[in-house]
Amino acid sequence: DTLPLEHGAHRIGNRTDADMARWRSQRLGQFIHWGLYAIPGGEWKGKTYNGAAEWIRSWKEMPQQEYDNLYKQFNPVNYQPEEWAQQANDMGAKYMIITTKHHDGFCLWPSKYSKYSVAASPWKKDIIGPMVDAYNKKGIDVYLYFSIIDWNQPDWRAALKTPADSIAYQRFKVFVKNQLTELLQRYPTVKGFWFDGTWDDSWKNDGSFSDELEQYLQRLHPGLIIGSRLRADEKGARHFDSNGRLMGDYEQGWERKLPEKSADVHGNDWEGVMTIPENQWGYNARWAGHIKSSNELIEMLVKSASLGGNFVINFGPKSDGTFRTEEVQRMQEISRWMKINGSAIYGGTDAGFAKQDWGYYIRKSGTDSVYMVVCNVPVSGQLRVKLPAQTTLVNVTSLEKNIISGTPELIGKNEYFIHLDHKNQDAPFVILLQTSKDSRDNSGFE
Ligand SMILES: C[C@@H]1N[C@@H](c2cn(-c3ccccc3)nn2)[C@H](O)[C@@H]1O
Repeated sequence: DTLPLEHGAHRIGNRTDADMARWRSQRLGQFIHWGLYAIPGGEWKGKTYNGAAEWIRSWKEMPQQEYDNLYKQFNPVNYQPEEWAQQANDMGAKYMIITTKHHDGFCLWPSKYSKYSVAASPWKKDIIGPMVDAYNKKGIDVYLYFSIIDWNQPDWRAALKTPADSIAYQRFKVFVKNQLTELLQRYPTVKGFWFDGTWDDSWKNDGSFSDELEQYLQRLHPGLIIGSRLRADEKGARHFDSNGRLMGDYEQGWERKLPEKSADVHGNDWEGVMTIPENQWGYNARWAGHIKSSNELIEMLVKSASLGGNFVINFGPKSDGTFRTEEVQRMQEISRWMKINGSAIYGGTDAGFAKQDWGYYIRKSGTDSVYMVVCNVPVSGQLRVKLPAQTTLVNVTSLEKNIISGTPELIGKNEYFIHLDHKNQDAPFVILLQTSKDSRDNSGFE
């Protein structure tokens, strides 16, 4: 039996409206973390910060006043939002998430409610507006990342310990609501918010405010898409309310990690966000540790689509507004792959087929078309395909030439081998299965 919750999930099951269907079909997104943290880029006075570059303000070697004064140096002379949008469009991203304000509180738009913005910097101009326009012009939807944590706001509190804290935090919540209203008024074409920094007690213990805020934003901008990270219920539960029901429009907890299997996502819409290095969102001059290859990122994108979720790759532009070589390389390599194989990704979802070692199945939503994305070619050269009962294999083709040899071999009840051409592949490749549901339990290939 369920607890009577006033500020828990207000909807059971996924949204069925057109805005959510659009988000669900897009599958590949671009995250951009850009702000003052790109100026130090993970280093300060000859010392290297080992944490995430956008957290350098919290490093003991970084005098906070010196970090806060970095706004006096924000002047991205090479910022070309049209070029950013072009390369994102080439990569095949259908939506983009931009940090309007990260935890440091620096606003990339000239906010009426905070002096700590681009308006006070040498750049002076709005960064967000031209970016939204450039991306929308390429047909790419824009979502606004907004951090509730705001280290620059004197009224922000991680926890409310005294009555004075509560009075200050009350003012802070008004400030948050004002800034979000301002962002929607300035950028009415945005499709949603991507909230972050909602794990502190001050926020977690105020479920009613987060609930009212979400409903306020939805009234202001019907159709807005907001993930599960904004809300807490009245018992402090986050993402899933105290009855285990997902709050918000999709599960937003998959940060630098992905679900393994269908059971991990419970049929909910979800999104995974991923850094190319191990844990750097903002620009870091020295990328240490493992840097994901394009094939690794492609496999994560494919895995996400096969599990009915979106995959967002993060980029951290430099303080001058350009992208580092490794990031440009990955956008170009992913672009080449998506131009050939994007049809397997866009509109893709969980096929409901038994997982095989060679890779992932992706169903074109609402159809009998099931894509096989092969990431691990078996030494046998035979791809095992086990169809669900009452499913017939009607046709098998590959998206590129010379992948399959001969016709599929029936090896058992609803089970086939698809034989591969012994051509060595250097990237995942795609085979399209046309299936049909039928009462007879036999196959199209005798
Ligand atoms: C999307 C990513 N979320 C921000 C983040 C993550 N975390 C964090 C905090 C505690 C544990 C694990 C992760 N803190 N801030 C990162 O700075 C980036 O913006």
